[in-house]
Amino acid sequence: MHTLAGKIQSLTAEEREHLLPLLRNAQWVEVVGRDAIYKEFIFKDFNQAFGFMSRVALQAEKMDHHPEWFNVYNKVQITLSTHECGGLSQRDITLATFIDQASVF
Ligand SMILES: C[C@H](O)[C@H](O)[C@H]1CNC2=NC(N)=NC(=O)C2=N1
Repeated sequence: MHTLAGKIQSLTAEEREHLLPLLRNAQWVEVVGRDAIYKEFIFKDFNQAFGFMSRVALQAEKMDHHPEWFNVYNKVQITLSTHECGGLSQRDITLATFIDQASVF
């Protein structure tokens, strides 16, 4: 979260203890060697995949928090981390939650 200084703080150990199991239940995985989470989405076709990416893109702009992602046809691979703090922050949790909701057609 933001501190008075406005810098985004990475998640505390307590926050991780609570939040990461929830994300794991939603098929997010922790990236080995990097403080980031990853999830792969498979859609019916490219049209659905790109519609999903469009919704996420608009939310990313609204949050000023952007995913690292790769798309081939109906598959979208997403990695979330906060560059400003070099690891996971609350913004990644918020965006991951939005992404999961946006992935359901
Ligand atoms: C200048 C701009 O506000 C910053 O670069 C924002 C944009 N989107 C971002 N996205 C992510 N994932 N991490 C950031 O630190 C970040 N910072």
